[in-house]
Amino acid sequence: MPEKNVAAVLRGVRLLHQVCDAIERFGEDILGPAGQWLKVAGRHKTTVLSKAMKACPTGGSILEIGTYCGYSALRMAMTLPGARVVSLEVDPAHMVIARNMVAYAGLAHMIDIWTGHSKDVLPRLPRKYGGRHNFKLCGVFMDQKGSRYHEDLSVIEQLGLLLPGAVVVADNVLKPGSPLFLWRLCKGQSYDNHVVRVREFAMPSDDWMSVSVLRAEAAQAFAEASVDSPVVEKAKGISPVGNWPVAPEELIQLQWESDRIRAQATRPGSGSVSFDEWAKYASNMKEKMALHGIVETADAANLEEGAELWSAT
Ligand SMILES: C[S@@+](CC[C@H](N)C(=O)[O-])C[C@H]1O[C@@H](n2cnc3c(N)ncnc32)[C@H](O)[C@@H]1O
Repeated sequence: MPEKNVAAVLRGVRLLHQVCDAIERFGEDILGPAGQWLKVAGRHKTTVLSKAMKACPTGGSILEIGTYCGYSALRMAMTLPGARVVSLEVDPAHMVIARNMVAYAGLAHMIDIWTGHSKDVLPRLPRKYGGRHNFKLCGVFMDQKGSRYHEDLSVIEQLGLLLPGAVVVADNVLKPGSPLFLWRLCKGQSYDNHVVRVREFAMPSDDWMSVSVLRAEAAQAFAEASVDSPVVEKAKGISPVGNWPVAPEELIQLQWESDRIRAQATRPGSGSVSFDEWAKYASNMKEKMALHGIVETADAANLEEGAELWSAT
């Protein structure tokens, strides 16, 4: 490669890192001290996300639900440079910011950002890539509203998009939380699951990220039962492609509480949930989920020392 091209590539890589660093510093140095939270999967969460994405099987795309400003889409594209990142964002203002951020960072050729609600866009997505037989996913990052995770995952499963060994990562499953999604994963038979304790980005509170690896026999069952028009899971605990015990009433109540605090935190004016309240909320969620056998299985703090995600206990 001619020297001037090498220099251009290096400038591009530096710019990409600078964009991600600038977003993290804005969250930590500007918003954090003002008691506000930048809801990106930064620092320790990036470590978990990158480790998980490196375990994805080869040959598929990565699907993200919840683009926001494009930060995690950039991080995933940096981790798996050969994979296309397809990201969905319901808020058109966020979508415009993310597309500009991605273009500025020089990765518009690797990251597609679609706008719309996941329940509307997901079933139509395969058609944009040549049909569901041509659109296979090696990884999924769920970072929309936690109480939607189980329904969106069910749609992805019914479309038969997941490759065997596909890695499904979900953020914020402790705070605000996603109790029914965790119940579905932990009590079903389709995935090997890891619940990773992780420091929230730019906030003195714990959170959990879940990392689930699709078992080969489940991938085959999903592919054989796949349909073009998925149905919404009718009853909790019954899906067209799998089953698990009906969720206990207390977890349904917790899911309701997670929606309530999320709505409170995202109300215009913000700052309505203090960092202290978030920390208390997280520890209460942890206690209640433990009563139903949902507990952390790994600690992201150990990942910093080079441990494998699966053994970071
Ligand atoms: C936590 S932020 C995502 C942060 C981003 N993944 C990152 O780490 O840089 C959540 C985003 O999901 C979007 N969102 C929420 N529900 C959604 C849905 N059902 N479909 C698509 N986007 C959704 C919100 O508008 C918001 O921008």
